[in-house]
Amino acid sequence: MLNILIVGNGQCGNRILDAINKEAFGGKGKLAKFYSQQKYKSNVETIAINTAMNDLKEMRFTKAKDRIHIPHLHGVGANRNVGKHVFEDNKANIMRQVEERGNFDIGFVITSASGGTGSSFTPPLIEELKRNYDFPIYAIVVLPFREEGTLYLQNAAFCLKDIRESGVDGIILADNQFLKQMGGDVQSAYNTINDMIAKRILFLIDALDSEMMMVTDLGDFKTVMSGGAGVATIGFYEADKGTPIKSAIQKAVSPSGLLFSTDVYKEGSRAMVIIKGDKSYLSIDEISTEVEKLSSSVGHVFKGIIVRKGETPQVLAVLTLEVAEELENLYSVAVDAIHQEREKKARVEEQKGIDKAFSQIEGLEPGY
Ligand SMILES: Nc1nc2c(ncn2[C@@H]2O[C@H](COP(=O)(O)OP(=O)(O)OP(=O)(O)O)[C@@H](O)[C@H]2O)c(=O)[nH]1
Repeated sequence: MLNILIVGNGQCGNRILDAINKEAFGGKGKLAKFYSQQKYKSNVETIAINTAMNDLKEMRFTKAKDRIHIPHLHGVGANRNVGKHVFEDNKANIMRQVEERGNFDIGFVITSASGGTGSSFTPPLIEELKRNYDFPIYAIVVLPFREEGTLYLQNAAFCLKDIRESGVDGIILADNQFLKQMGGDVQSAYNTINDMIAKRILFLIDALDSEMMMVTDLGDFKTVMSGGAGVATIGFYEADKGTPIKSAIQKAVSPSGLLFSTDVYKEGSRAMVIIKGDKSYLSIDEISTEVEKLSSSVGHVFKGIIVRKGETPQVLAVLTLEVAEELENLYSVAVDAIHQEREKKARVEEQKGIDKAFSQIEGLEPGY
């Protein structure tokens, strides 16, 4: 049995963590957490961290003892410098909460790259965890919608760089902009995206802790994640009875299955493909042919098969990337955003326009 730590930082991290807990409790109603057993086979500890009390209160499936409030106004207002200071001041408390939960075999830290709290807490938290423990830690990072503004874009660029330098064992990307294709208003898009991420993480946890017909384990996952340029994404597809298993594998690594925009055949570096379902759907020949096709362009592909009586087939693909064109695009937009912010600041400094307006009445009194 694996001991797994999942931390959700900031609003986005909290919500995805809550979606994971919802899924783990079988998606039952609000009070399910008090009555039902988690579906995890593993020992999973979840911790939600936030400076905004309201975000923590909003969580419906995460126990109160697992929600840590770090008092600082109502958030850090997308300011990563403030966030870093707040983390530093509260580091001992946060690390104590992790320590109290015991030993772990693997950890995940979930955050948006672009807000204030999650994006500034995550890099030093991972750094601290790596300093104190020797289990691998993976960051699950949500990229912003590109139209969310200059501050979010520059945060995303610096946050990802900081996470990469934190000693993290790998970064799993999910991109709001890419997943926007799911449609709907922002709130329902968030819910859909969060559920997609939750489903993939739970599948992964289940797979790492399962008896498999063909084995992939934590060691293989570590090897996959250490490949490429340190960034990865996850694909998933749930097939119906009539779908041939090879099409299910193809769909899992296609844009409709992935969390981040990439052509895995061009950009992939290593992969792990896990197929779960009733034996009657799992043609080993078909699976092997499709996996070989993938490995001929990706390099090494680990495959795992989990037989689950009566279940329709599901496919999970973890893919590390050698290059990521979409990430390069994000950084070039972010660089523009950084320049725009800098120029704006310089203009304000230079003109002191508003101050000039006020200075005109200096020394004067109102006359009535
Ligand atoms: N996928 C997804 N993205 C979200 C969600 N909530 C917020 N975001 C994204 O997260 C980014 C903003 O970060 P938040 O997580 O809200 O910020 P925070 O870490 O709480 O930081 P502050 O509020 O600035 O203290 C934006 O890019 C949002 O689009 C969510 O529930 N799901």
